[in-house]
Amino acid sequence: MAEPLIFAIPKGRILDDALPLLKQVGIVPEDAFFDKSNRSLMFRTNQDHVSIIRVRAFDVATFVAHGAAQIGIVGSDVIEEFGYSELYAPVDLGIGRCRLSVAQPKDDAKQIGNVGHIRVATKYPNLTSRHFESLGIQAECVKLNGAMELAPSLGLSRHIVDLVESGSTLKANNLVETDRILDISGRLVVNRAAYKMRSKELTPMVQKFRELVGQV
Ligand SMILES: Nc1ncnc2c1ncn2[C@@H]1O[C@H](COP(=O)(O)OP(=O)(O)OP(=O)(O)O)[C@@H](O)[C@H]1O
Ligand SMILES: O=P(O)(O)OC[C@H]1O[C@H](OP(=O)(O)OP(=O)(O)O)[C@H](O)[C@@H]1O
Repeated sequence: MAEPLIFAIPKGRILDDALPLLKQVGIVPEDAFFDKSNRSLMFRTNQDHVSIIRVRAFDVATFVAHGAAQIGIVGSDVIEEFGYSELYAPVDLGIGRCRLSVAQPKDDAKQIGNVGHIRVATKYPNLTSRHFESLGIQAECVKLNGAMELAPSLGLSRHIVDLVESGSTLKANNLVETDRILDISGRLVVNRAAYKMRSKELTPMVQKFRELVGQV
C-alpha cells in the first residue's frame, strides 16, 4: 500500500477554522490529536491514506514545498514571503483573513517621506524589503518572531510590518497603520511534484475543497 498522504496544518489560530473544513471534506483526525497533553506531532485520521502533521505556520510551507508533506493549509502571507516555486496554491479557503501592514507610533508625526533607508522590525523580511524597494526605500529588516509592536517604544525600529486583523494590538501599543501591503487569507497548498505523481489521491481532495468554498 502507498505511503499515506501527509496533510500539514498550522498549530495556532488557523487550526480552529481549518478543522471544520477538513471535516467537511471527510478528514477527521484521531482522538489523540485533540488531547492537549499528547506530544505527538503526526496523527492518523479516519482515512487510512491520510495523516496530519501539526506544525508552525511558516513550516507548513516548508514541509509542503520540499515534498515532506504533500498538501497543507497556510496563510497567503507565508506563501508570498517564501515564494517557493514548488508550492501550488489552488484554493482560497477564505479563512484567517487579515492584512500585512506598515505601522508606526501614533504620535510620530514624521512621514517616511524622502528617506532612502529605514529600519523595520518584522517577521516578513522579504515582503517588507520588496514593499519598501517599490517605494525607492532600502529597508533594513530586524527579524522578530512575535511582539513586533514593542519595537518602536523600545527603540528597536520606528516602523514595524506585521499582521493586522481587528487593529486592537496596534491601538493598545499606540501605533497606527500607515500602509497596507497585502490582503491575506488561508490557502490550500499542494506540492507540485506530488500533485502530478499522486494525482489520483490529490486531485479529488483539491476538488472537494474547491466545491466546499464554491470555487468550481
Ligand atoms: N490576527 C492574526 N494574527 C496572526 N495571524 C493571523 C491573524 N489573522 C489571521 N492570521 C493568519 O494565521 C496565520 C498564523 O496561523 P497560526 O496562528 O495557526 O500559526 P502558528 O504556527 O501558530 O503561528 P506562529 O508561528 O506565529 O506561532 C498567519 O500566517 C495568517 O495567515
Ligand atoms: O489586529 P489584531 O486583531 O490585534 O491582530 C494582530 C495581532 O495578532 C498577531 O499576533 P499574535 O496574537 O499571533 O501573537 P504574536 O505577536 O506572538 O505573533 C499579530 O502578530 C498581531 O500582533
